Amino acid sequence: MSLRFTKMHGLGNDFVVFDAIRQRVDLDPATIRRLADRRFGIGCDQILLVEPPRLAGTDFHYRIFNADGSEVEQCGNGARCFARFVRDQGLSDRDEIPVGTAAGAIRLYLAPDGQVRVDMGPPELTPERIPFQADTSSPTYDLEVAGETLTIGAASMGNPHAVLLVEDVETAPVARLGPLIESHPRFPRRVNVGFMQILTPAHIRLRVHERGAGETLACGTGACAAVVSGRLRGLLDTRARVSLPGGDLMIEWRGLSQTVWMTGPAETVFQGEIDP
Ligand SMILES: N[C@@H](CCC[C@H](N)C(=O)O)C(=O)O
Repeated sequence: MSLRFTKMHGLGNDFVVFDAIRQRVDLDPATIRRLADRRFGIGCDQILLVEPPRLAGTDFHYRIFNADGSEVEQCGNGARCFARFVRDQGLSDRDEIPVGTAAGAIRLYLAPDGQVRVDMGPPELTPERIPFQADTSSPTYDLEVAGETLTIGAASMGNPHAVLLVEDVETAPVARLGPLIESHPRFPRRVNVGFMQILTPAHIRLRVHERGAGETLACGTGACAAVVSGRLRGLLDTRARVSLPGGDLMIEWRGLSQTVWMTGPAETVFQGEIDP
């Protein structure tokens, strides 16, 4: 049985998107890993499924699977691609799209210049809800990793993130520490790991080792978590430009219990058909 798909990306964080409204899509973890494989499959960081709504007040549901086959709660770059996909495929003509995810409902806004602005909701900072093992919520935590004590920020944007401050993202130990922190026992559902360099209070550089995908060219929820962490440490303004290897996102967060806004591009690369 062949399935139609669209290859998309948000700043080089790439996706295979399936319309699961007009075709039946049933993918098991092994199939997801094969489709995501860059040599034996189509190749992507995440697979996105666009489904009929499940939550009241939403127009669609969208599901996210990492390249390792795991289903996850949230994906910021994927959310922007989702909005572009439903518009381009004629599934929605609305400029404001409420959508359900495993992490709850979010709202997407398609701007006339092609950028997508997303209300990602407030960050979750309570340790057990991130989830992260710690007694109380704090802007930073000590984390023992391979004999070193690292200082991390921890937050959930629907999905869990750890954020480290580094002098220079170019030389940051992303490949060495990323996988060790991803599977650290204090993060029971594993974690995405951001390495943040502060250039000015309104501009950071960021590299992200993603849970279940490895280092990607950009991570939307990682950019939101980095700005939240930088602001909780008193280092960033309300609005900051986040320069990732694949390009820039604008992130805005006014403070505790306020929503995090993310603005950035979403691109279609090609469409195809595959027998999974
Ligand atoms: N690339 C995404 C995040 C995708 C999910 C993440 N790897 C996880 O496991 O939580 C983004 O742009 O936010």
